[in-house]
Amino acid sequence: MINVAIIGVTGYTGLDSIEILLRHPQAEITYITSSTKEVLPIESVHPKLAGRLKLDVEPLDFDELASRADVALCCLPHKVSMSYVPEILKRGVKVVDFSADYRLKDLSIYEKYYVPHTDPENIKQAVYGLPELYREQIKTASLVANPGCFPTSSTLGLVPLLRNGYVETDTVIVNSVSGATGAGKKLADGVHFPNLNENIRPYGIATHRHGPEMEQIASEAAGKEVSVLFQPHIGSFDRGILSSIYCRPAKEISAQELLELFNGFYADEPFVQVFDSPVSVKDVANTNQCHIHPARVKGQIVVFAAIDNLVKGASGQAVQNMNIMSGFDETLGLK
Ligand SMILES: NC(=O)C1=CN([C@@H]2O[C@H](COP(=O)(O)OP(=O)(O)OC[C@H]3O[C@@H](n4cnc5c(N)ncnc54)[C@H](OP(=O)(O)O)[C@@H]3O)[C@@H](O)[C@H]2O)C=CC1
Ligand SMILES: CC(=O)N[C@@H](CCC(=O)OP(=O)(O)O)C(=O)O
Repeated sequence: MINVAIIGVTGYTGLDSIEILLRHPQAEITYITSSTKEVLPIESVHPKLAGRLKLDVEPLDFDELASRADVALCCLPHKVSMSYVPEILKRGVKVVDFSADYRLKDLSIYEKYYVPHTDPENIKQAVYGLPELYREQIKTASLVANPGCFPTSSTLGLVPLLRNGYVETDTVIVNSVSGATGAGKKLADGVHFPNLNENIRPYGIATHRHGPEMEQIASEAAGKEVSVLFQPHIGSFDRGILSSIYCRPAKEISAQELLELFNGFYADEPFVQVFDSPVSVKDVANTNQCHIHPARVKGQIVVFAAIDNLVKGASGQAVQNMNIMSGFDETLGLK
């Protein structure tokens, strides 16, 4: 049995983390906090939890956290997390961090897309939390950097191809659509109901910070530099990401062989399913699954990957990582 703290519990990923942990047979939520300066009953923040979780949201006290928790799920925004994580690690508590603060190994890339980093030392020990690729390293990690939601879907769709040299690495195109919860609970311009309802629009054109994150993982998988052209869109639905990935083949592979490649690669993975038919966000909503459909189209390779941005893209993947770090069956709480 482990005790778990959730920091940033008043947001979307905080709520989904609670939902998952309430079903977890080996984990108990013992400490929940946000930027609050006063004690808040959890049902005043998330009415959905009334009668289901007997715990108040408390002002953060690092010593109190360390006295009550073995692992912290840190659901804080980018740029904020790096001032909390070192304080938690220092007190011997393991961390799964949801932000981008420990994902990028190249500090200059982090600082180009975010801000100057205040905790570069801990980047060195952080393990990128995509279990399908880094399971062995996650087992012994004290700090896991949970991947971005767009990079989770696109990387799972690309890696079987990159590992086996099937695609040209000079330009891989990732075209993704996300639901509105991807933007967090703060009201951003394009997420205002009349702007988004029955609408879809591209954003972050040529500037989105997930492009370099995808390039880091794709390049590690390929063993050489991979250039990713990433274009996100936001659409009129609550949760889910669909990524369509376009690649030029580097060697011949039939549609049947492509399917066999993906089926073989993910045969033992509990959270990746391969389909010979289109995948969709509704089929993965509220699950930790990634559904993938690889296809040959006009001589090119096109891979479609669907996840729930809040589950496999955030809280579910974090619990999967927490399970691996704790020596548990990694599916606990997630099936
Ligand atoms: N939403 C998604 O689909 C995904 C999100 N992520 C990442 O997960 C993290 C959380 O995202 P999400 O839940 O959507 O975000 P939300 O905006 O919904 O919630 C943010 C949380 O952080 C707390 N917080 C904000 N600023 C501070 C601060 N200065 N000090 C202490 N607490 C603070 C908020 O508390 P308060 O209510 O007190 O302000 C709230 O609990 C982010 O890093 C995000 O990038 C990753 C993958 C997918
Ligand atoms: C729809 C939407 O706005 N999505 C967010 C990405 C989700 C997220 O929280 O970013 P990380 O995965 O890096 O943590 C965005 O594009 O900024």
